[in-house]
Amino acid sequence: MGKNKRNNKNKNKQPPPPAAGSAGGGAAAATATATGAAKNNSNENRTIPELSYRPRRELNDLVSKLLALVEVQPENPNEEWNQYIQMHELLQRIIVLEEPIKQAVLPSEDDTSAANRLARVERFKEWAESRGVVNTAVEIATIPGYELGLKAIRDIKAEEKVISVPHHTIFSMESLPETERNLIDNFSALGNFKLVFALIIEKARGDQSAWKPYIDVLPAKYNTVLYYTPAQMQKLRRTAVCSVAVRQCRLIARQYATMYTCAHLPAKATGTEIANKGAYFTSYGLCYEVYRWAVSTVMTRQNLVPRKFQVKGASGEENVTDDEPVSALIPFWDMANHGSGRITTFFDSTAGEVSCNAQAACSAGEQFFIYYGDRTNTEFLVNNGFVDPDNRNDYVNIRLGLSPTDPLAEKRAIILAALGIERKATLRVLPAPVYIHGDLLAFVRVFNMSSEQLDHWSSNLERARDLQYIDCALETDHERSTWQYLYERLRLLLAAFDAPLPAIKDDGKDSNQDIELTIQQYRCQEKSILAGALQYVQEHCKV
Ligand SMILES: C[S@@+](CC[C@H](N)C(=O)[O-])C[C@H]1O[C@@H](n2cnc3c(N)ncnc32)[C@H](O)[C@@H]1O
Repeated sequence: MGKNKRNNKNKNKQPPPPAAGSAGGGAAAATATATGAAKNNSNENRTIPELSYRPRRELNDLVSKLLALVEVQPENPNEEWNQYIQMHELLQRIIVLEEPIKQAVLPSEDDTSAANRLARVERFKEWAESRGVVNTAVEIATIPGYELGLKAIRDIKAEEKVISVPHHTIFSMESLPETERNLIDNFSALGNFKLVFALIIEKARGDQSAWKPYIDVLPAKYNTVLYYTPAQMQKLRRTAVCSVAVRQCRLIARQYATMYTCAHLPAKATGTEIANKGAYFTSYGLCYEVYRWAVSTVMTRQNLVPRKFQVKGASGEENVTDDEPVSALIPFWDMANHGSGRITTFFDSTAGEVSCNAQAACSAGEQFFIYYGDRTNTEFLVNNGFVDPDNRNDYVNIRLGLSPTDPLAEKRAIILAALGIERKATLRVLPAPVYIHGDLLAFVRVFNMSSEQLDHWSSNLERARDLQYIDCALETDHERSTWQYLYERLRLLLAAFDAPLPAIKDDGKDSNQDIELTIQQYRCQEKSILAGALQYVQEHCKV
């Protein structure tokens, strides 16, 4: 979940959201049979069904099309959108064909609805306590709008230690037996994806998994963008989050298609990891549904902890810690929802546990929140599946670029480079009181310079920093064209919000309702930031 951002060796820190890392293939060929018979995987306890010839052939065809599609880098938002729609259609057909495999690994949605998850909490609590989780102040409960969460069972004081989870009860790839760990370690994937693979292996182990009581209380479905329908995504079109969300969907589809290719179409795979990825895919019942579930579990719940922690002997010898952080799931603690505040969870290397203190006093019966870290609402929506309406760290990214046909582009690029700004840059529109980030102001000022003005500013690049400040002395015409440009740009961005969304019925908290609400909240926050900035810019246009 990336709830912690501090870069302190004894503190958890926020990991980057899952990113590319396992695309590519391998030299050796994985074998895939298509006999229609069920095959016992290496977990012995679970049987991953093998698809018969026809559905397998159809799947091979669909996944080949999917891979060819998502390997194309779209050149503009329209292309990106069309690719997303085609990708979604292919994935829907793939999901249907893979249903028997999915059923063997992932229970149906109903099975892990909030009520059913809650029914498993007693077993989970016993399991957690037996593994050293300490909690005397909160209980897991269903909370409208949050699914499950933590509620105070007594008054809690600010700063009081509320939950501790020992290192051995934290799930990471280090929790797997050596052979499986090695299988994953050989992937050129980022740490959070290694955790995804570890979770799939453990999930496929079913009843034999030592982590089953924990895995059983995880949601079966998430509100991450991987679960959005095109109609839902459509409501985000032309907002700043749309492209980020669509890129995330494309990345995950590409990783899935790459692994599928290694397993079932090895002749088409390239790279150095074909055998491992292929074996992994066929042995642990990987299919798109299972992959997006595991990715979403990790995206919404992960944190970083030291890779190893061990107390040597009982006679008080030194603790052994390995500070190299590893992506991990922290049972029980990860039932806490996000509320504004500050990070109060850290890894206590003396006790060898994740320790969570109350960020504020909390009365009995109230929800106990933790702070997930400084993120924008775009990041919350894409990585965590919700939006924080009270987010103090929110801003809206806008993309600006120098035109390759601009004869002065090179001169402009030199000044921008002196400011550390790329030719194609993602720049911030901020809420009050700043509104326009210094880099955005500087970019637009450079963008609006004449040839003479560019020569003037290039002659003393050390002074270029002044362009980031609102009171930088510039010629009146130049200043006017800068603010006018910003005004037009913001007006255009706000036009995306003109068409009102149909009101949503608040008749319960099913997953779609949550997604619809998140979309509305996101739009509302982005619009409010842009509208505030527009008003501010308008004032400057008058000057
Ligand atoms: C670490 S889990 C917390 C427990 C989770 N509610 C559950 O039922 O398992 C993070 C997820 O909880 C939900 N969540 C957390 N904080 C939230 C908030 N402030 N508003 C809405 N949903 C939130 C989101 O679905 C998020 O992906």
